[in-house]
Amino acid sequence: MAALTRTLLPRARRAGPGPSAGVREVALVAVFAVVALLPLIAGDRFWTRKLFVIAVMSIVAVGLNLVLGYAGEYALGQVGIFAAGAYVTGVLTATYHWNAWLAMLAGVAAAALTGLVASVPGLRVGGWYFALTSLFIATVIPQTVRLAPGPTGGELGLAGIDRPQIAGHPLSTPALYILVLAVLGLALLGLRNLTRSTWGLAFACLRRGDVCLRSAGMSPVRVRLTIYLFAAVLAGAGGVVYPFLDGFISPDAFPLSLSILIIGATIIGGSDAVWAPVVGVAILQLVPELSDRFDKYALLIYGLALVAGSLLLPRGLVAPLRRAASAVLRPARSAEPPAGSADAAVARLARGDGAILEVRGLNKAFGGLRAVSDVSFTARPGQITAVIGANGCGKTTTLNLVSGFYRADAGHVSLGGTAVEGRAPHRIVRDRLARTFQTPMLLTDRTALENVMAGMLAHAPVPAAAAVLGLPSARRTRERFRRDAADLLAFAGLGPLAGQDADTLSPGRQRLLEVARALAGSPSVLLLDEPAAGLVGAEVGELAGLLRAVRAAGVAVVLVEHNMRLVMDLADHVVVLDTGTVLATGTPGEVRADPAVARSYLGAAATRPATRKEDR
Ligand SMILES: Nc1ncnc2c1ncn2[C@@H]1O[C@H](COP(=O)(O)OP(=O)(O)OP(=O)(O)O)[C@@H](O)[C@H]1O
Repeated sequence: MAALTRTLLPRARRAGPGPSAGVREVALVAVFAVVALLPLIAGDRFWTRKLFVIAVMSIVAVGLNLVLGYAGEYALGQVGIFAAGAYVTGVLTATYHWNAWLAMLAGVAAAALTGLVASVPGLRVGGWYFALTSLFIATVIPQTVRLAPGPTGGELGLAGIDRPQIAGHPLSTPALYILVLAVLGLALLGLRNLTRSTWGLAFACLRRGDVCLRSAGMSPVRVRLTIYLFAAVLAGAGGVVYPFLDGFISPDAFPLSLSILIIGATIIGGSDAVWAPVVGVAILQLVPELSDRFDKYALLIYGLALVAGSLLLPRGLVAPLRRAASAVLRPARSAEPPAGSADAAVARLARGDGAILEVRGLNKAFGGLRAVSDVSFTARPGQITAVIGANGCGKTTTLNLVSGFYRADAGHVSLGGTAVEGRAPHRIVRDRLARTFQTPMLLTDRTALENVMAGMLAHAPVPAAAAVLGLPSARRTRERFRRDAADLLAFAGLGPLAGQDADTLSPGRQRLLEVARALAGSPSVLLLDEPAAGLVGAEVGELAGLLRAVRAAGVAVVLVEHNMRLVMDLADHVVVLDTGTVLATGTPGEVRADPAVARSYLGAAATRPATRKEDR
């Protein structure tokens, strides 16, 4: 029983197990179950059919919630995939007389395939371009059935879809309804496990953008294909049971208004919980009961609901409902982040392979502009190599070339003697080269602890299937991430802020957090792009302390920075760039004394004691 409870019961959204949160989830499941079973208990045929349809549409919508709500991907073709599952099952059962259970399996497989084909544009284009191409899938399946009837029955529809049997008896409508409820329950449980596993962090990174995901060491293609596949399987699972309700399907069952309903339900429910779209579907399915003439105005009403929902409730209906519930009831208890040990973090960093970063003859032009020209330098373990120069001299471009975000026109980059130029950025992260960005690449609505955990994704891949099933290996990985992240936060001086959302931290703390996130994969080489930008007073000192500790742990640090006091204070070696070329290299003292450097960049400021004004 305890094991079953552990599997079925939740944790607070971002925390470990909390009894109070667990009790709440059981209460929620109980409410859903009672409402869902009421028509069966009352023997009401109308409401059993109505809730059957709501449950089927909910299965489709919770899949869309994964791609749209959790990962921010506009894969809107769910209804097309749903139709593919329904038609394959219907045709195999009615036209080719397959066993209905086998036909259902084939229907899910066909839906998964349709989903993967439909997702191809999403691997190349994003945003609204993908929204339009994927919405096309929703219309193309029913339209194809109309134009090429063949075994599908065409415009007139396909009848005689016999229900699956158990012990020679076809499933009754109540039994079919219970089957759909079971599928919905399993879908919600699987998605809950998936989004609470380390995959949930990958989805949050994807939502933030490809650069964020890549710098966490994850392949955007892999993450996208995973979510598209899950969403398609769910759309298919809804589709394969749907034709058995009436034993009949026609293209009219999959109108554009159904796509709008599913998208609207997902937006109205919100992505605050995996079950949120069920609420959205229930609302949009029950509204028509208010009027006989609803069908005439369905598209208009769903469209208005969609616009109103996104304007008035940008996070959906469930988020404020949960807040209200927390205000009335006692807020759900969430587990405290584990106490971290800075020493443990240092020990892990010090176990690095001590690889040397060698950059040789890098070149990069943008059209006629030579941004980087023949740049070479070496960054050694346990040293800070500063790259300085005036605005626009090619510092960030150099970091982008080294970390794989830009492809060099010429030149070589090697890590510990292995050439890495030409590799994708997420692969270079796995080669233990991490970086930060001028604008921190944080998951703003996630805690500091979760942000650091996201930096570990590259080095402990959990199979998505293990995450969905909530296998102990997936849970153990997440727990290890939590402990290691807590250690790194303690190392960065952010331990007490572990449970705070990243966007509530001061800019200085956000910079420290970004360094901690970059260290999460225990890199040999750490590239920092203006980590002191926007920091004031003591914050610069805290950053300097952290960078000294990182150096002492044996990491090779490349520091792009305008704060000359910080650079001269910290750097072991300085590379000065001027209009894309290396102007000078040497120790801080040597470059400071170089007249060419003084003329081109440091100017008089570098030859006098630093003033407060330099601490920009
Ligand atoms: N993707 C791009 N497309 C076109 N031009 C670019 C691109 N990235 C950088 N550049 C140009 O390359 C030059 C070098 O830019 P880069 O950002 O590397 O300079 P920087 O030294 O990092 O400047 P800053 O100190 O202001 O960050 C600039 O002229 C910039 O406009």
